[in-house]
Amino acid sequence: MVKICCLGAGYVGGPTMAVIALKCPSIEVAVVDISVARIAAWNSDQLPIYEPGLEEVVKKCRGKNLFFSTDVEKHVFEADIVFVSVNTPTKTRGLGAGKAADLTYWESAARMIADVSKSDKIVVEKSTVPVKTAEAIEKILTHNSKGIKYQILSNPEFLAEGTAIQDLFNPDRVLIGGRETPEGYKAVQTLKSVYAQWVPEDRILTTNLWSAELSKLAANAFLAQRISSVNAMSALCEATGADVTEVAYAVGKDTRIGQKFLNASVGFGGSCFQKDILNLVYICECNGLPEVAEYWKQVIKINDYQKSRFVNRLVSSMFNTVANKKVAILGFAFKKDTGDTRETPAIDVCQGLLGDKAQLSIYDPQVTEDQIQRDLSMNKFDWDHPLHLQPMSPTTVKKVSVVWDAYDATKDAHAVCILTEWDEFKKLDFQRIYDNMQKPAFVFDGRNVVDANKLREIGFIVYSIGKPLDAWLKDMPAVA
Ligand SMILES: NC(=O)C1=CN([C@@H]2O[C@H](COP(=O)(O)OP(=O)(O)OC[C@H]3O[C@@H](n4cnc5c(N)ncnc54)[C@H](O)[C@@H]3O)[C@@H](O)[C@H]2O)C=CC1
Ligand SMILES: O=C(O)[C@H]1O[C@H](OP(=O)(O)OP(=O)(O)OC[C@H]2O[C@@H](n3ccc(=O)[nH]c3=O)[C@H](O)[C@@H]2O)[C@H](O)[C@@H](O)[C@@H]1O
Repeated sequence: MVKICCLGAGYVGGPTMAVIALKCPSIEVAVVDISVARIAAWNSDQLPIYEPGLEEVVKKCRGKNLFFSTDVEKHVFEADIVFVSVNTPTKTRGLGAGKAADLTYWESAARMIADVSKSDKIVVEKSTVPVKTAEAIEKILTHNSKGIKYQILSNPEFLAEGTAIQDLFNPDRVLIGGRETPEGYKAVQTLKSVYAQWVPEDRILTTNLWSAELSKLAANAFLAQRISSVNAMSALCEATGADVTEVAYAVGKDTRIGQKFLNASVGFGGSCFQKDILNLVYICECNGLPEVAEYWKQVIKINDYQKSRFVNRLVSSMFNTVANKKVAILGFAFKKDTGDTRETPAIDVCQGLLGDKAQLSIYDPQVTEDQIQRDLSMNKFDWDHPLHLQPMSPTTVKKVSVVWDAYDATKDAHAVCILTEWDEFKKLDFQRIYDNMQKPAFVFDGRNVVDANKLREIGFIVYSIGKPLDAWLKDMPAVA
């Protein structure tokens, strides 16, 4: 029986390995992690991450050919294929701080693999890493090899949170990069045969190592660039009376451009877009390509602009101050159908409003109070380290309450901010909300999920990203 071990039981390692176990009953899959709490959760009824369809898959395989364990060394020792899906956060100190990927977790994983291995292994990069990381890993492994042969493959993951299971069941493509040597080709074929058990062969792409590593950074950069493009247009729409939804639809009807990923928003979030673009920028700078670096930097700058533009719009339309006003925040996760808050635009918006002394009441169906308090008190980039290595006792942010109901959050509020596009927000009884709010009552829709005209009929003053402005908002400056 082929044995797979995956280092890192996170948003990628957990779902990816669960699907491999489900689709390949003849393979034994062990997912291991240094976080005892995370592994305990994977072995319980309360999985550590919320992802539609995940629980069903885990329940079908757990204890049969899918195991979650903290016995990292035992499972690496036994494995034929070792996936590495550990954190690759942005460096916060030293050379490349604020841009370069921090490969501490990766390097320690590689050294541990070299220490415990007694048989040949295929080591698969599942984490998103800088181009040429495979070469560094190869060096660590071969310098400590004790005669054991390793083949390094790059197999970046393209799943999106909230749709991870569906993306894994039916991926647009699986990408495998390897060394262009007979041993390299053989390793690529071995991994290909795993995916081929459910993915059509024409969707399994094989390339050299550096193309695979760079394609992952490039794909995320292109996706984020689309959002920054439409968000940049949203500012111009507000200034001119155009409607960004209509513009995006008309633009996307061109089959060369396509309709997907053109929703204007308060800004993109998530653990990867910003981190991976910063990493790409750093690689460009290191390779003497400052113009290319500058080009990609703009994607992040527009994203930051969009978030501060939103806060400014809110504050300026509420008589230029939100001091001691209650603002209800509906949605804190970085997108719907996940409880993940890493790099969520809600953090920047909340911090902006707190900076203006607002009183926040936050509701998200999947995010706990503890998580929100941590997020609002953590330093930039600290969130992307393993849970048990993050600051343990965050100072509770005063002026923030976290509630378990949208109606509770909005009661007596001056304004409602929608920051995540949860489906349930579309079905709220806005008449009831309006009746219980201070007047004038404002709605700032950062995801364009509510029917603005209906809300206006109720009496709300409504701001929707990139849509023609209410007379109330027209004269208010919204510059960043
Ligand atoms: N979250 C996402 O949707 C996607 C993430 N990625 C990439 O995948 C990688 C992992 O991301 P996530 O799963 O989101 O992170 P995560 O933080 O959810 O999971 C990483 C896990 O690795 C564990 N870990 C760290 N060092 C370890 C070691 N030496 N041995 C064993 N376990 C160790 C941590 O405790 C943590 O549980 C990152 O490089 C990320 O850029 C790629 C595609 C999608
Ligand atoms: O490398 C990764 O981590 C992953 O990053 C993204 O996946 P994810 O961040 O989970 O979610 P997305 O659906 O891409 O959304 C990212 C952010 O962009 C925002 N977004 C998305 C689409 C859109 O049209 N407008 C928009 O503002 C979302 O609300 C969210 O905040 C990519 O879509 C995945 O392919 C990739 O594997």
